[in-house]
Amino acid sequence: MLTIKNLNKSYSRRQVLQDLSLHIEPGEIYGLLGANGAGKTTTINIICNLLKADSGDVIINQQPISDATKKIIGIAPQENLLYKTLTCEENLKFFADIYGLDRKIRQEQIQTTLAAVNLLDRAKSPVETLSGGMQRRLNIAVALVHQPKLVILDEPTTGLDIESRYEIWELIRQLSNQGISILLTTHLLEEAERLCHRIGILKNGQILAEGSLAQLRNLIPAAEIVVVQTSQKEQAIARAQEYNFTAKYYGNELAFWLPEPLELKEIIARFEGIKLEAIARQPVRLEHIYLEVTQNTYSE
Ligand SMILES: Nc1ncnc2c1ncn2[C@@H]1O[C@H](COP(=O)(O)OP(=O)(O)OP(=O)(O)O)[C@@H](O)[C@H]1O
Repeated sequence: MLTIKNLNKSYSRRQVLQDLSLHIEPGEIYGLLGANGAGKTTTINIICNLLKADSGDVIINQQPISDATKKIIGIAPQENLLYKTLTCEENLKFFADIYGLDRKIRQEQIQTTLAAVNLLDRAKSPVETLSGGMQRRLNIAVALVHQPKLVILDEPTTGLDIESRYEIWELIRQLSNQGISILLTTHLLEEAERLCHRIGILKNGQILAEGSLAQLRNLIPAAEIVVVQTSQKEQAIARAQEYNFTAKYYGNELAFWLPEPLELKEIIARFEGIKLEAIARQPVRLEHIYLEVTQNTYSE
């Protein structure tokens, strides 16, 4: 559905995208992760033909990007793109007209879209009377009203409570099941973990790692991670080395990568003689992989 090949972009002399390539299949949810300034918005703007790349190709539905391809893309930007005094229906009508939706199908499509985002009963409500979660869903509806094949969701759940997040995650899964491709940016690694079929980790305009969660997990030689609280950190690290555990600091937390899974009692036995205040086992999470790929955490 979307193929990006060797995209380069500079502002003045600063290169913000460097040979960026990625591919998204129909129905695939692709998570583009990266710190502030990594180049996500620049990439999105180029896909939407709002910004020109210096070099490289963007192919959408087998066509190079152009004004025509804009119609098969829907974008829900970080900031809601809504008119607060207009109703849900009026907002969608406004955007349906911008996309040139045929008047004969417009009303039906607006109703279908409102139903998809679970806002049919609020069709006549002004946006300013909706909760934050509802406004966010309407913002996504704006991206869907013209039945795009590729939907770009820029941090769709930032600032929302957990229940609103669940609703949006379910909506995203439904879109994927309908064959719509999703390009999702998020700083919530749990969101990417739960939703994305594949993830690309972007830093300084380059994809440093890409794959499914299972594939990304292979980048870390750890079967599981054990976080310990101890006042005897140096001794714990020295002991861990004897067992081939890799020591890592996540913020102030001392953790060890275990090359093989161990029973809790076996782990405790390895640290015998060292006072452990707490010990917690964790699976390898996207946050561990992300940190490893984007920065060098402390390693013993
Ligand atoms: N119009 C511009 N002129 C100059 N530099 C720009 C311009 N737009 C973006 N940049 C720079 O390009 C880099 C990439 O920015 P971009 O907005 O694509 O990052 P991002 O990954 O979307 O960040 P965020 O998570 O904060 O949205 C940043 O260093 C930014 O300062």
